[in-house]
Amino acid sequence: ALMLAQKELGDVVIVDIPAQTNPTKGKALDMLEASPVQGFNANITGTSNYEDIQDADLVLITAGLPRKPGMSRDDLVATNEKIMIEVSKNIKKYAPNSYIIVLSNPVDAMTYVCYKTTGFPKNRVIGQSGVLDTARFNTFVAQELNVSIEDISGFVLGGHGDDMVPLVRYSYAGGIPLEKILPQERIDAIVERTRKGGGEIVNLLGQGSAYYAPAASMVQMAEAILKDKKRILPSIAYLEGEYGYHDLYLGVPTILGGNGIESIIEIPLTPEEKTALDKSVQSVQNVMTILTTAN
Ligand SMILES: NC(=O)c1ccc[n+]([C@@H]2O[C@H](COP(=O)([O-])OP(=O)(O)OC[C@H]3O[C@@H](n4cnc5c(N)ncnc54)[C@H](O)[C@@H]3O)[C@@H](O)[C@H]2O)c1
Ligand SMILES: O=C(O)C[C@H](O)C(=O)O
Repeated sequence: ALMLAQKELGDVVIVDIPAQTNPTKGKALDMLEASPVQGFNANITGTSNYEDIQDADLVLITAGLPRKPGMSRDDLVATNEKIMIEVSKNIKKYAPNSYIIVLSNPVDAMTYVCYKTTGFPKNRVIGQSGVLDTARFNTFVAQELNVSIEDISGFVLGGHGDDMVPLVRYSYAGGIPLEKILPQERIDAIVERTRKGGGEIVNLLGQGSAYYAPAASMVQMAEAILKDKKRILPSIAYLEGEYGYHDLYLGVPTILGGNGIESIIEIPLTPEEKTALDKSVQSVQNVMTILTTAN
């Protein structure tokens, strides 16, 4: 919420459950009181009343339990599906023309639940994983090479789980293919660390999961939509045949603009890359079988 306001992307309403009303109002007021110091013009309010999101342009869904050390994101599915259904129904009621970005885990499945519950068109229901996963990959590459993060451009495809597919062949440092400037075993280590990047933070924090990089990722996607930037960013998108998959939400490269997901970019994959993507899809589909929404 603070990052959205700092960028003046709009007025922000933070909604939480009634038990959290006062802390939510308190956090919102605290953030707002940073505005005179930092000089941003945006209102921030906290509420537990969904009427306050009336006709919002964009809704970011972060409601739901985070995992604890030792858990997988998929362990959250039953609890978070119920929360996602409740939240989605309220968005449908109060902000029927909004665009939605889902963060709650397991995010591929939760984006599907939101899509089915709202009945919104697929371009307006989007999930976040790839911006964050790519940011982690880029961070590790920049550290390894001891170069500026600005010159690293990675590429992560697939579900937001330990089987995600960092595509090294499409990753560059200063325009140079990564495979030309890093030994294979260092690349493999970075790929593995990226896949487990969420768990690394969960273990370090001991309680809750990552906040800052996920928030920055949501804000980048929000900005692309609100400013109609037509950015090429990875999004969790509804697939109807793209990459050979049907009726599934999955992380793929997209063009994000004023119309949400304006298109999905299909890139050629080697047989090995396709096998890795199939494995990631299988993990997402395993979680989908638990959903009441999908069955
Ligand atoms: N997709 C990603 O890349 C990514 C990254 C970070 C976190 N996450 C996921 O986002 C979710 C939130 O993480 P967090 O760290 O902010 O957790 P958190 O526990 O700090 O916040 C979750 C909030 O959801 C609220 N909530 C619970 N039930 C609700 C309901 N029925 N309606 C509205 N709000 C409700 C809680 O009161 C709480 O304030 C988790 O599922 C986490 O795994 C995903
Ligand atoms: O790992 C988690 O549980 C939270 C989130 O999905 C992340 O990648 O940081």
